[in-house]
Amino acid sequence: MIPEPFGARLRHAMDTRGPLCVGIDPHASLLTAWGLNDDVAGLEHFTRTVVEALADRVAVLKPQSAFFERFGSRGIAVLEKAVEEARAAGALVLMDAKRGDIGSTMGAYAATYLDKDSPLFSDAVTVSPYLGFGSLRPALDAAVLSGAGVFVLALTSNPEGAEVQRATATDGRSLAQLMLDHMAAENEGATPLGSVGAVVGATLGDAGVNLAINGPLLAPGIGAQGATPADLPGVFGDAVGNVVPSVSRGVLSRGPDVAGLRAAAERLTDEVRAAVAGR
Ligand SMILES: O=C(O)c1cc(=O)[nH]c(=O)n1[C@@H]1O[C@H](COP(=O)(O)O)[C@@H](O)[C@H]1O
Repeated sequence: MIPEPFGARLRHAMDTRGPLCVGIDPHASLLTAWGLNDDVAGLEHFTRTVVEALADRVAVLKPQSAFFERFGSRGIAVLEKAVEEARAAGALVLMDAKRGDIGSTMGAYAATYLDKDSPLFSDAVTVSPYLGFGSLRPALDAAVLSGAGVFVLALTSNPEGAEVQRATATDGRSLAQLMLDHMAAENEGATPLGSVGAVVGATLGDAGVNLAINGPLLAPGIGAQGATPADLPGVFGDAVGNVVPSVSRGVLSRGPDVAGLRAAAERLTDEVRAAVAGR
């Protein structure tokens, strides 16, 4: 039995819960700001609070693996629990791991995040295509089998990304456009939305690429990196309806109280809806 594709599940979640993705990024500075110690106990308390506050109401929660890996196996144990609890509460979990390796190794990463029986099985995972889009094939295949999604880096929100992503391939396309065109091919014919998404920073101004990939567009950079929901139409144009705006510090800094986290997510969702409707 082929499970419901991620793209369809995401489209439904965006339509019913709003398009917002909230990142779970337990920075040491955020643990301290919440009055927690920078240790596994603090990590666990922080993570459980965010899941409790938001997993039943935002479309996507995006744990940043690095902040859990920082504590070794005990940090990963916290991450495993968070994924399980967030999914049980109805949120889609996008594991932000930005994995990329040669195909045979990529197969192990695919098993880690995209095989149903893995302890870190997630609804989707971020990957880097900069070892060649074809190196992602094991992850793309695993995602189809398990009804999961893959978000591929295209134009990242950091200023340093341009020197690589805006470089031109032999046929004159930017590397970012080359990757976006590969993603569009993967999503060909999918309805209502493909399961291969792109990551395009909301900080970029006019992205200057064709974003019609028939897939979701994860848009980090709102809040701490200086972008706002009002920037979305200018960056994404006609594709703005497929945008999953992603905010981590901008919401997490409103903790540790659950009401503060919920109010921040609600406000951002309202601002995004207004920006998208107003274009
Ligand atoms: O893949 C990502 O989520 C990502 C892509 C990108 O281009 N820029 C970017 O900031 N991110 C992630 O988004 C999170 C930062 O979100 P803020 O705290 O809202 O700035 C971190 O986990 C980053 O790794």
